[in-house]
Formats: sequence, C-alpha cells, structure tokens
Amino acid sequence: MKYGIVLDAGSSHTSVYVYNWPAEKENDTGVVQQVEVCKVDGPGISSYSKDVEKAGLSLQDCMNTAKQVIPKKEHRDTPVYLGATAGMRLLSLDNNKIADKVLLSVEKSLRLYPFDFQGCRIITGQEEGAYGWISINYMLGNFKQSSSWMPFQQTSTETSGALDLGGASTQITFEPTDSINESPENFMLFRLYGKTYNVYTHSFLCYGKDQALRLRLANDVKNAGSTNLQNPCFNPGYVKNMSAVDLYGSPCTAKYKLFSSSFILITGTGDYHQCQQNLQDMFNKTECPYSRCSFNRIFQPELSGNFGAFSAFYFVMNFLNLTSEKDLSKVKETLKEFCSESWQQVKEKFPDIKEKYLSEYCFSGTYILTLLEMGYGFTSENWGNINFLRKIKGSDAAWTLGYMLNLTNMIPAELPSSPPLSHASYVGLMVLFSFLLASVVFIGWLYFWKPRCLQKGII
Ligand SMILES: O=P(O)(O)OP(=O)(O)OP(=O)(O)OC[C@H]1O[C@@H](n2cnc3c(O)ncnc32)[C@H](O)[C@@H]1O
Repeated sequence: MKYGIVLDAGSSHTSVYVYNWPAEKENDTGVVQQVEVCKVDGPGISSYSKDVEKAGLSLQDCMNTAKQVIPKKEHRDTPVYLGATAGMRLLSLDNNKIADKVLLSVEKSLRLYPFDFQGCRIITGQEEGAYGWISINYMLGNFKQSSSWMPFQQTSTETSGALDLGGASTQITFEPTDSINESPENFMLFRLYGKTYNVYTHSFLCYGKDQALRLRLANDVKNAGSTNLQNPCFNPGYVKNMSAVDLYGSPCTAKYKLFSSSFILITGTGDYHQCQQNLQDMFNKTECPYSRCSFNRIFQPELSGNFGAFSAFYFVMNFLNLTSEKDLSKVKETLKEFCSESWQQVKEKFPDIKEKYLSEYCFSGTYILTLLEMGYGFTSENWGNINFLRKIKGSDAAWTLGYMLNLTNMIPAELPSSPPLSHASYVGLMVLFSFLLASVVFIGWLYFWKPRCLQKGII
C-alpha cells in the first residue's frame, strides 16, 4: 500500500486526511481510499496571526495520529501536502507578510515528521472548486476508463457538479452542456483518462457562511445606523453581544466600520421570510456584463446535471433533516418552522449541539437556500438534482483528494496503454490455440501416416 497526507487548512479549522491505495493500481480510478481524518482542535491556522508559532504547534496531535495510522516503513515515501483555503486568502489580503509567517511556522512543524514534506501553500478559489469537482467525480467513478480497442464500450459518463460551502468562501463547479465561454477565467480544461473536460468554476470569497453572516450584520449596522440590531435570522429570544473586532476584523467587512462602539447587540426575531429578504440584498442580480450571470457580475452558464453539495451545505441541511427532501416548498416550510421556534425551545431540544452552530442554523439554512436559489439559480424543478452529501464510498467529500491525485500524477491525461486482452483472456486463447494446433497435428498424423500402417496390416 502507498499513503498520502493532505492538510486542509480552512478558515474555521484544519483537517488532516490520510489516504492509501494499492501501489500496483495507482492509475486506476477509484482506488484511493480515505483511511483517516483528524480534525485539529482549535481554530484555523489563519487565526494565529498574532502568535504564529502556535499555528504550527496546533497540528501536532493530528500529525501524530497520521504517524500511527501509516506503517513505519512507509513514512519516508508518504508525501505531505498542505493547502490553505479562504481564511488564509483573507489573511494574505490583509497582511501578506503575516500570512507568509504563518505558513513558515506550519512548514517548520511539518518538516519535523518523518514524512516526505511537499509544501504548504494557499490554493486559489478556482483550484479549491476544481479539486472538489475532481474529488467527487473520482469517488463516484465518473471518470470511466474506457479503452479505444473496444468500440462499443461507453466512453462518456456524465460528471456531477460540485457545490462547496466553507466558512469564508463558497465554490460552484460543473461541466456545462452549452459551449458558451464568455469568461475564460472561469473555465478549466482537464484531460483525464483520455477525455477532455471543460469545467466551469467560480469561488466567491466572503460568501462562506461565517463571513456571509458578518457581511450581512455589518451591512445591517450600517443601514440601521445603530449597533442594536433586531435580526430575523436568529431564533426569537436569542441575544448575542458580538465584538466589533470580530465583526469588522476581516477584509470582507472592514470597509463597513462606522461606529467606535466595541460591541454589537443582536436580538433574534426568528422570521424566515424577512431573513430571506434581508439576505437577498447580498446577491447583486442587476448588473451582468455577460449573457448570463449568477450574481455580483460573475458569469455562470446554465446549470446542468446533478450536483454534490458538501461541507457546510451538508452540515446545515443534515441538522435540519433536509438532505433527502426533494420538494423545495417543504424545505422552506421546515426552515420557517425552525426559525420561529424560541431559542429556549431550540436549546432544550438539542442540548448536545454546540451553541455557536445551533444559534446560527436559522441564518445558515436561509443563507443556503438564498445562495442556491437567488445566487446560482436553482429552482423547484432542479432542486432535486442537488445531493447533499458528506461522504462518498467512505471518503469525505472535500477538495483534498483531488489535490493529492493531481500532485501525485495519479490521474493520467491519457489512458494507460493497456494490452488489448486481459491476462485471463490471453491465457485462455493460448490454451485454445494450443489445443487446435494439437488437434490439427493429430488429424494430419491420422490422415497421412496411420491409415498406411492400417492398410499394411490388412494386406
Ligand atoms: O474553505 P473555507 O472557507 O476556508 O472553509 P472551511 O475550511 O472553514 O470550511 P469547512 O468545510 O471546514 O466548514 C464549513 C463551515 O461549516 C461549519 N461547521 C462545521 N461543522 C458544523 C456543524 O456540525 N454544523 C454547522 N456548521 C458546521 C464551520 O464552522 C464552517 O463555518
């Protein structure tokens, strides 16, 4: 077995994924399996900007877990990759030098392990989208290995789109059916197993669920001209004092800071319709420099095919028991009901759920619906094409697998040159031909030689 480690350094936390695969089948589809995922306790590495040494130290426990999971003799040949996503993208926008220091601290720590360290970097939003798409289609077995010597074998399998909602960014990636490409920066061309894929992808920075909430609240404070907010996206009775540092301490919201007040008081009113109306303002649909757009002047081709929706799309819809609800109006009814429940009731019903998540499910669920409907243009007709999923065949749906497959060259551009026959068919044919040859020789012997002997015997 071969092993690989990928660290997903997200905005809210870091996850360490350990994958393995049989060495001799490296280029086959679907052979890579996730054997371990360890969530690092504490926030994402971007939160250590004031104490950069701690960013590296925070990974210790999970890296030790990886050391235990992977057999010792494989350690030296196991590559380790770290990809940082939107949290670090925001930090580098804010202060590039600090972002570099955080990455250096992480690199220093990772080099202490007996693995083959391959680098730490901030991946682009486009890469995050594209690797998520590769991951889920690889796991679903959609990159069919077809062989040209079998003309009747199906060569094209439809791919699934990928919807990823993080804390700080969100990605949409799919293979459009129409070939309209008005915005080349939104397209990536892949040649995988002998087939070309022209994939549309876009990553919206600040539209992950944590940053979107800050963006909404910062706008609300600005519009209300007050730091005392009545908010329909929180359950009635919910009250929170949010620090201004937390609200405005990101490049997504910094420009909205108006007041010198150090706290913002939020009081929930729990009204799904008002919440949705409020969130709609975040999606600018009025200006579009292309023939069609999602929002904020971003090109998006017509939606096509099925979509796998993972990360926070799954966490939130799973909590609301809506992952298999194909009727959009029922989804809305459930959300409406949940938002109107009093905070006291919600807390009593779900005593084991982290208060931070619980208090935000009304906002998060409504945000997901608004993003999918208003933002990307899903409707009640194609809502059923979205599959909210966490794992596929035992592996987490995440961009990490696609990243590793790409960096280890495990998805060949062309089909591996396979012999036209499998080993078993080859042996079978050899046996058959040997038998035929023996029969011909035997018949020849009977015809040319034995009859004469027999004739002699008769005389
Ligand atoms: O790509 P970026 O934006 O950096 O995102 P991330 O790496 O932080 O994104 P994750 O997929 O780890 O998490 C997505 C969000 O889901 C949140 N989350 C994780 N588990 C959750 C749960 O059980 N219920 C609700 N939210 C959850 C988490 O705090 C993030 O805001």
